[in-house]
Order: sequence, then structure tokens, then C-alpha cells
Amino acid sequence: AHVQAQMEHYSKFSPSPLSIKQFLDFGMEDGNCPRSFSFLKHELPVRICNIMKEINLLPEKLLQMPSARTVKGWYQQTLEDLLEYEDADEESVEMNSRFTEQLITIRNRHSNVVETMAQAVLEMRESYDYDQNEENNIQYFLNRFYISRISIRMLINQHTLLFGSAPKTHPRHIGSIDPNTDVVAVVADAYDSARFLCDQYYLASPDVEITTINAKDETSNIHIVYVPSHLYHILFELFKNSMRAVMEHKGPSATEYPKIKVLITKGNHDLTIRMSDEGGGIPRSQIDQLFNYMYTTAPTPPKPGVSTIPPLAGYGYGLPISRLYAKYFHGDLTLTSMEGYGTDAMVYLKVLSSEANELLPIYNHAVNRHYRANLPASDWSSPMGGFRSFSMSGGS
Ligand SMILES: N#Cc1c[nH]c2ncccc12
Repeated sequence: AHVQAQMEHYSKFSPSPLSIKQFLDFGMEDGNCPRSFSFLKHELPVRICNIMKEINLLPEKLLQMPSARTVKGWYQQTLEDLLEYEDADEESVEMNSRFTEQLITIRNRHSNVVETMAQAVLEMRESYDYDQNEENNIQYFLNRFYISRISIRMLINQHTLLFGSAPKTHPRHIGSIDPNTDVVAVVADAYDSARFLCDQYYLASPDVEITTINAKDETSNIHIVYVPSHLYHILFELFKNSMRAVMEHKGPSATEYPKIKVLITKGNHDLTIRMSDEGGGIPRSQIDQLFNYMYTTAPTPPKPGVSTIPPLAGYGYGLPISRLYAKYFHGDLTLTSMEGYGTDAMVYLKVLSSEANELLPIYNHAVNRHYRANLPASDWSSPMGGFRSFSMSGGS
């Protein structure tokens, strides 16, 4: 009951979005552990309670699934853990140290949330029929739930990397942020990793060509203040999907494969990465499905005895979550395809760290209404069909 009351209390606060510049400036000052502790022991419960309010608005068909109840339990336990620090003395070294350890415990508890929610969606699909409204609510929820989780893990990672006891692997990094992220290097790393999997599965792989245009400053390489691990996650997923498309399109008998072309441009506001493949593309009508959690959750059929290396891109949750990583700091990820030829993936990032603000879901009455709303009446025509379609020839 106490936790319930606390949840009501904290869900009344809106999450406070931080910009990459704020993360950077805060991390570069010394002695900020107590201030970080003071900020997080309020902000983490706020972000957790805001999304827990939405968990309770989920269609019962999903919320009652065993895996969904497991995830809900993790969030409840984490809220209880954090509430222990509500009145803690922020200046106490002992309390700061215990809080940092507590954050590591919380991060580990939640490490399999994405897979467990995917399992819940599978359990639901195998137990019930669901209508378009329920599907829309689940898509709306999961996008908000996963970007909230990205933001909570960002706060935890910054605190534990800056104030924890782990050795600093990159002296110039501020927590998970590299103030001089070399975009070409991250593209090359993601390509190498995807190519390794492609070679393993197809015994061949497309080459890559990386071109940069620095509209701001022709002389220097393209750098950005960003979280390299987020950019790597996005590019690794896109390379896997592009390679799979090219290899499947050309087929096993091909002796050469069209290379994947990456163009990176840096303007005054956007850093854009375009990844172009000649993988045959997909129909425009199927693009949305690639980002749909209900379509892209496929049960992995257990083939007894046959050790199948998972295909490059099973179109698991990789693409929707990659788009959330791009959106998280006010960027984006879009796909444009020319069916029969190939696909361009565009990644947009904010050049100015002061503009790279966290994009956070906020629980409020409008959200509540969104879950209850039904599909709006359609104000566009839908194709005629069925026995009542009349013939224009005037037949009876
Ligand atoms: N992401 C991504 C993709 C990159 N190329 C593609 N071709 C067919 C379907 C999806 C993709």
C-alpha cells in the first residue's frame, strides 16, 4: 500500500530531460557524486513511476501474461529499492557508495526486459485474438516503455561509470559519452561486426564504401558529441539488415555482391548517415511492419539437432529499438525503399549537444485517453469488396 501511495506521488512529477551537454558538463566537474545521488534518488522513481502507470493501462491480454507480470514485478521491486534512499543523507560517503551498488543491482535485474516483454507478446499472440486497437496500444506502449528504459539505463550508467569503482577504459570519455565520437570509426566497427556474422552464415559478404562530406569544415574528420555504444547499436542493426537483403537478393550462386554505400554528412544542425544497399528493396506497404513489435516477434522454431546460426537479421526487435536509440537524443531513423532495387536507411543525429535533449514519455491524462480511445472513424475511402460490389456495366 505504501509503495502504491508512493507510486501515485512520484507519477505526478514529469521526468526532467537532460541534454548531452548537461550530461557532459556535469560529468566533467569533480565531486559531483552527492549531487548526482540527490538528483537520481528523485528522478529515477519519477521515470519508473511514470512508466509503471502506463504498464497498468496495458491491455489485460498482455498484462496478464506471465512474462509481463515478471517485468512488472522487477519494476515494483526496483521502486521499493530506490524508496529506501528517499531520506538518505546525500553527503554521507557510505550512503553514496551503497546507492551506487544498488544501481548496479537494479541494472542487472532489468538486463533481460526486452526479451521478456517480447516473450509476453508471443504468449499473448498464442493465447488470444487481438484487435487493431489492442495492437496499436501495444505498439504505442512498447515504444514509450523501451525509450524510458533507455533513459533510465543512461542515468544509471553515467552515475556508475563516473562514481563507481570500475576502471576507466577510455580516459577521455565522460561516462558513456565520447565528446569526440569519430563517426567513421563507429561505422567501420559496426560493418566489421555485421560482416563477420554475414561471412559465417553466407560464406561471403558485401563490401562497404564510406564517404564523408563535412559541410562545416572540409579539412577535419566528422566528429560528434554522442554515446558511441548507441550509434554502434543502430549501425550494427542496419548493416545486418542490408547485408541480409543483398545476400538473399543475389542468391548463393552470385560471384560478386553490390557494395553497401555509406554517406556521412555534417551540417550546422544535423549529422546524417545514409546507408544504401542494392538488396532488392521492399514494398512501401511493408515498411511499417519492420517497426511493428507484433509483426517482428516471431517464435524461434526449435529445430532439434540442427544448430542453426540465427539469420543475420531475423527482424527481431532490433530495428524498432534502433530507431528509439536515434530518437532518444532527438534524432531519428527512417527507411526509404525502391522495390526491385534497394533500400536507403537514414540516421539523423543532433550536431549541437545543447539540442540533443532526451526524449522522454510523460504519463498524463492525454496518455490515459490514448489507451482508451478507439480507432478514429475513417475519413478516407477503403477499397470496395465482397458480393455487394456492383459492376459498372449496369448488370443487376
Ligand atoms: N533496416 C533495414 C534494411 C536495409 N535494407 C533492407 N532491405 C530490405 C528490408 C529491410 C532493409
